[in-house]
Amino acid sequence: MLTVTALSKRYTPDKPSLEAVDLQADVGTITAVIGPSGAGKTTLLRSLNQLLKDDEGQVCLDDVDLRQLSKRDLQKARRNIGMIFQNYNLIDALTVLENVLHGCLGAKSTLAGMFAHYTAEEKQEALKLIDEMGLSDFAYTACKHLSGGQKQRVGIARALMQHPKMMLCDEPIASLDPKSAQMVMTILRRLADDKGLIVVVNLHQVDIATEFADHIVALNHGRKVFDGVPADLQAAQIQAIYA
Ligand SMILES: Nc1ncnc2c1ncn2[C@@H]1O[C@H](COP(=O)(O)OP(=O)(O)OP(=O)(O)O)[C@@H](O)[C@H]1O
Repeated sequence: MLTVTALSKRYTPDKPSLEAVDLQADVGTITAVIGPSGAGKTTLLRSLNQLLKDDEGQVCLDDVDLRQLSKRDLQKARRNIGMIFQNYNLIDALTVLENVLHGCLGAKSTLAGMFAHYTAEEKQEALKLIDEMGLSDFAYTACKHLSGGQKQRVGIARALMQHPKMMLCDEPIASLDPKSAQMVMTILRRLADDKGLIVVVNLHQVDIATEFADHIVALNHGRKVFDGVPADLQAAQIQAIYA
């Protein structure tokens, strides 16, 4: 379980970008974070992975407060957290298989990582994940030849190579056409349902959030202004969130 308590972040002293945000996310669920541009969605996601410093509050994954860990222990704990991004963060010149294998670099020694030495088991696992993402025909294709939706599925497979407990997805469908967006969200739903992952996803599309999420958190000016199930999010509240 993910438990966030009183999480706050200021990039500049006079303006909070997150203010005392609480949230809980269970295993096997999708939490969608919505809100207008500048509301603090990316700041929240990056704080969950402790990529931002100088924040306040608690971020507990299975009762371990990530904010209290030493640098070394945080590095280890981060292996439990996969991330996917709006711009995919792939190496375009490398093949799908090579990009997916990069997902296990965090667990390797610096030397093995430098020489990109992967075991037969790791290659087999990467190929299985590529197959699960419907990309077997592209395993040896350079990522630069893929569509946005295909690239995002490579990003998901790469994150799964870490065997994460939680996936943080920062606007993963913002650059995709509606069909690819549905496909990516369906995959995230499957990861929650079948693999029991905690999925936290920043979204601009309220309709997609209500279709796929178990739980919606809305932010505005860094404050939580809604926290509940999709059925409780009424039109008037949506208007207020985006006002
Ligand atoms: N590195 C930074 N330095 C200073 N201020 C920042 C920085 N990053 C974000 N902010 C500010 O923090 C607030 C929240 O930004 P954030 O990117 O988290 O919002 P968001 O909801 O993800 O927006 P969007 O939907 O446009 O991506 C904004 O006012 C933004 O200007």
